[in-house]
Parts: sequence; C-alpha cells; structure tokens
Amino acid sequence: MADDIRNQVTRAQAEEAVRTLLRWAGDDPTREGLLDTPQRVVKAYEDWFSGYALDPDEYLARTFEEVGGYDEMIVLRDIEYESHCEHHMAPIIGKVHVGYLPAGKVVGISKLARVVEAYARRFQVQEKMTAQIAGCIQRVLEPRGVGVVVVGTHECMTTRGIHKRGVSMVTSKMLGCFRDDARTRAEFLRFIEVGPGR
Ligand SMILES: Nc1nc2c(ncn2[C@@H]2O[C@H](COP(=O)(O)OP(=O)(O)OP(=O)(O)O)[C@@H](O)[C@H]2O)c(=O)[nH]1
Ligand SMILES: [Zn+2]
Repeated sequence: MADDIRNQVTRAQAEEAVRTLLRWAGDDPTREGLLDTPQRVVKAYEDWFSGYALDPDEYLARTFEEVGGYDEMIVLRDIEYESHCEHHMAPIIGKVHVGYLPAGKVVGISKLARVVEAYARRFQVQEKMTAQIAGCIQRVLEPRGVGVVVVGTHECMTTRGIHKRGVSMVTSKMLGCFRDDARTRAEFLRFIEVGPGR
C-alpha cells in the first residue's frame, strides 16, 4: 500500500512541493542558500519516514526457545524514538518501554527496538503507535502478555500552538496478562519506573 502511494509521486514533484512551502514561508527558493534545500528535505523524508517500507512482523519471525527454562518477564526499557505527528508533521521525541511474558518463544532483544523504529518512522498519533507496537508483539510472538508504555514530547505543543515546554504525554497498551493480572502490570511498571525525568 505504502509503495503504491509512494510511486505516485516523483522525486521532482516532492522537491517542487518543498519549494512551494519555502515560498509560503516567505523566502526565495532560488537564492543560493536554499537551492539544495528541497533535495535535502526529500532525502530527510526518506529517513524520517522509512518505516512505511518496513514490515515490523518480519522482525519477530525469528525466535528461539533455548533459554534454560526462563519464563519470567522480559523488559526492554528506554528505547529512544523519533516520530512525526500526523496532525502537524512536527517531531515527536521520546522513549518506549516494552515488556512481555514469553510463552516458550523469545526474540532477540534488538528486534523489539526494530519494531518500535518501523512504527515510529511514520506519521503517527502516540496512542496509535503504542497500540501498534503492542499488537505486533502479541500477534507474531503470541506471548502470555505484552505491555508497552510510550513517553513522548510533541513539538507541535512546544514550538507552536500552546507553546508548553516540559510536557510529556504518556500512553500505555497492556494485553493478555499485563491487562488482566494486576501483579504482572505492577511488576512491569516497577521495572520501567516511569516518572519525572524518564
Ligand atoms: N491525542 C493526541 N493528540 C495529538 C497527538 N499529536 C498531536 N495531537 C493533538 O492534535 C490536536 C489537533 O487539534 P486541531 O485543533 O485540529 O489542530 P490545531 O488547531 O493546530 O491545535 P493546537 O495544537 O491546539 O493549536 C492538537 O490538540 C494536538 O496537540 C497525539 O499523538 N495524540
Ligand atoms: Zn501535532
């Protein structure tokens, strides 16, 4: 789907759109300092929005079961992410904490961070990204439960609009035993210790 949409636009058209926005901002895209800007912005977009070309499910396909009987919670905390809000196309910067209780299968921990990247590098709302990460892990890994907590600072709130600095948004999605069992949920929240400065 993403590829179909992407293929409808040429690189030249994307660069022209940047020139239009430069003019809209009140500047002259033909002046020397701005000549290469459309090219750079389009390249930056390839980086910021590279997630559309990624399939997060694939990262979790490779699992292993030889973990010496380990059956406790696995938590990867403080996964930094950079995203863009779909309302203003402004950056969202923050951290994701992921936990799951395996049902036999575990994944390489870097793969959890890769799942985060694949969803973050798209236009997002934080609630949706939180649900997508949890949903992907639950769907592919089929653990006993999953918990995802996202803490994000939205530049659409800090550099424009209401201009509130130091505000962070916290969202969570709990599935399986993380949702049903208060002790599992509490253990996860204790491990990640979300609070001031985190
Ligand atoms: N729930 C949620 N809201 C978001 C997220 N990112 C941005 N927003 C909000 O989306 C809303 C869009 O509101 P609108 O009234 O349509 O846009 P706006 O006039 O630019 O709003 P202001 O930001 O209040 O100036 C704003 O309140 C943003 O703060 C997100 O990830 N989750
Ligand atoms: Zn926004």
